[in-house]
Amino acid sequence: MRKGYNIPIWSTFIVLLIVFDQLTKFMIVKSLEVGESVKVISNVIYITSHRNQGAAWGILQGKMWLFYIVTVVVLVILFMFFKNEGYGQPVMQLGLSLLIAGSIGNFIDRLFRGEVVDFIDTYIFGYNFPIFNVADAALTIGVIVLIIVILFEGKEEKA
Ligand SMILES: CCC[C@@H]1OC(=O)[C@@H](C)C[C@H](C)CCCCC(=O)CCC[C@@H](CC)/C=C/C=C(\COC)CC[C@@H](O)[C@@H](O)C[C@H](O)CNC1=O
Repeated sequence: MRKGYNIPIWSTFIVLLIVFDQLTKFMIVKSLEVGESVKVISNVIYITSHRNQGAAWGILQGKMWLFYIVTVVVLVILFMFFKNEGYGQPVMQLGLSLLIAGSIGNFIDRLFRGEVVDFIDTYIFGYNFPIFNVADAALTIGVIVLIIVILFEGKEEKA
């Protein structure tokens, strides 16, 4: 298990994560009007049907071609990184797989809907964090995992 790329494991993980992301978005589109909100935990988490034609925090609204290009470039970089740096590094493979799945999840929305479906509406310490989706969560967790791997690797080299 330690050695190699575990391609079957990570391919399955990525496909399942994308399916889960698309399934949740499909359910939101089918069951809630845009703007409609359902309380999960009062003042903490709501399911609010939202659409975003931009990137995080709604930046660059409508710039779909830019997002297509950036996403393809990001995916090429991620696959190259997986091949060149991922060998025998399961935690790095996890981080990269999360980023790949998240990127593809939002890419599918942008391609077929012209916008991204968001629904996870949270209040963190009273601040209404931008409404996001499963793909965004995967991207954010993937970034955190890679930062930890890079920091940890840096420590190992110094030791
Ligand atoms: C998560 C990256 C955003 C995601 O990038 C993607 O698709 C990638 C694959 C392609 C983009 C075209 C390019 C990324 C630009 C980088 C960026 O934007 C900096 C982000 C930092 C990040 C820390 C890692 C913050 C996090 C924020 C949010 C996520 O909270 C969990 C709020 C999400 C809500 O604004 C929601 O409306 C967003 C909507 O779903 C569309 N999503 C995207 O554009």
